[in-house]
This record gives sequence, C-alpha cells and structure tokens, in this order.
Amino acid sequence: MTKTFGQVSAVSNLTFTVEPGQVTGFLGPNGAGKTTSLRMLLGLVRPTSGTATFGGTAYAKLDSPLQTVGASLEAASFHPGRSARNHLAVYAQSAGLPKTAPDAALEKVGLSGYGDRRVGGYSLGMRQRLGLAFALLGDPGVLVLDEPINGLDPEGIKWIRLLLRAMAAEGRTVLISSHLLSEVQQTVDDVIIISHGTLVHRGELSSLDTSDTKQVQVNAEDRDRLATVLTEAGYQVSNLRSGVLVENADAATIGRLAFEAGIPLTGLSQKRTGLEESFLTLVGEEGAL
Ligand SMILES: Nc1ncnc2c1ncn2[C@@H]1O[C@H](COP(=O)(O)OP(=O)(O)OP(=O)(O)O)[C@@H](O)[C@H]1O
Repeated sequence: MTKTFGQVSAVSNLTFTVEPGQVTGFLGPNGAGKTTSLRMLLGLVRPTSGTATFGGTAYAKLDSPLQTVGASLEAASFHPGRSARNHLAVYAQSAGLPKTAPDAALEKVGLSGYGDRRVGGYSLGMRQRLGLAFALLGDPGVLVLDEPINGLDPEGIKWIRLLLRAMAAEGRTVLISSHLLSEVQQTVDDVIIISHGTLVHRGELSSLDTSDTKQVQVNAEDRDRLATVLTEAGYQVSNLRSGVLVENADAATIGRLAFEAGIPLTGLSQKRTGLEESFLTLVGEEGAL
C-alpha cells in the first residue's frame, strides 16, 4: 500500500502478511505511518495505491465485519456521556450479535463492574480496555489494535500480554502497533518495523538480535564461588548489582556448570541486548524518543 497526503508521503509501497496463531508487532517511531497503515487496512483511509485484505477480502466487503475483524484504533473515540455497556450494545445490535455479547466482552477485559459508568469518567487504561472490549465484541478471528498497551499500568500490561497471547494460542491473528519495542517485546512473536512509511524489517522477534556477543546473567547466594567456577571454566565474568554477567555464554551451559559444581542458582537468563539496539538502528534517531 501507498498513501500520500498532498506532499506528505505517509506510507510508501508497504507490503506484508500477518499470520494466524501468533502476535505480530507493527513497530515504528511516532509518525512512521502505523496508524495510516492500519486505517487503510480497515477501509477508513483510501490507499493512493495498493490493497489490504483479510483472507483475500477487503474489510469493506466482509459479510460480518465485527465477527471477522476486531479493531481498536482510537481509545478516546467513545462518547463521554454514554456508558460502556450502552456503547457496546449499540454496535452489537447493529451487527446482529447476541444480546449477551456486550457483557461477555466487558467481562473479558475486566470491566464487568464498570459497564454502567459514563465513559467520560474512565481512566486512559479503562478506555484502552473498552477499546479492546469493542474489538472482542464479535469474537473475531483477527484483532487489529493500535497502541493497545499505551496508557496501561504495569498490572494492565501484564494482563493484556496474557490476553493477547491467549488469543493467538487460540489460532487468531493478532496485529498490534507500538512505537516502543520494549513495550511489546514480551508479547510479540513476529515484528514488522517501518520507518518513514517504508518497511525496514520483517521477521521473527529473535531475528532482530544480531549481537555477536551472547551474555548470560546468573546469580547464586554464593556469588563468589559461582564466579570462580565460571572463571575456571574459561568464561570472562563481571559483577553486576544483581548477579554475575558472563560473556560469550549460553544459559543452558552456565546452568549445567553451576549444577555440576553443586551451586544452587537464584537466577539465570540470556541477555538479549541486541534487540533494542537493532531496533533503534533500523528506525533511526527518532526511535529513541
Ligand atoms: N490526514 C492526514 N493529512 C496529512 N498528513 C497526515 C494525515 N494523517 C497522517 N499524516 C502524516 O502521515 C505521516 C504518518 O502518520 P501516522 O499517524 O500514520 O504515523 P504513526 O506511525 O501512526 O505515528 P503515531 O504513533 O504518532 O500516530 C505523518 O507524517 C503524518 O503527519
């Protein structure tokens, strides 16, 4: 797809496919063209050229759009004077969904107790959840969510991460946008990265990790002994506030070495410092904002 607004080229020649059964992150700095792309996908903006389809059908031609694609583009677009349940009921009725659909959707997003409140009194996090309830209303196989994590508190972030992962595990297609890789890093399987309206990277999240040096962070109550054992095994180690950093190592080998030396570990993880760095290199300076 390509979209130009007068002189501004918002999206140029962008091509990608999103697969079911996984969560795909659509990433890029502010102004990269994510929202414009998602709006084209949902038939809200007409592409200058190109097409976007769901299983071969354009959004506008879908027989039952709410039951096919659930979308949440602007969390703030609900009328402040109406209740969440009322909003959802109107959409459910016009789409011929069962009367129970609004309550089921509110339940899924943890807003059951707040359905009768005016949306105007909702926090940003609650509006995000309501946006998601709207997306889930028709129990669709595809979810398209613009910045769904933005505005959520840590508990909300954990909650949405689990929900999106569960949706993907059920075989649904989940596409979420974000301007921060770190925000979605633990949620996505695949990434599509754009910058200045063009595709700069497409692949599994791990494909972003181009760092040659693999580091392992490991900790034990007897940290000194752990460091000695690893040094004797030929590893270069340094002390961190929260453990020992081992250069050029993989977590499985370090875990086995500690086990063989009879050192109980209190922490063991492979550091993936390359991800964020690769992301920033791909999107340029603005990505740091
Ligand atoms: N209706 C419009 N008229 C003119 N220019 C527009 C319009 N919509 C978007 N643009 C421009 O297109 C470019 C891409 O904007 P878009 O909102 O798609 O980016 P984004 O990646 O979603 O960023 P953000 O996360 O800040 O929303 C920007 O330069 C923006 O100013």
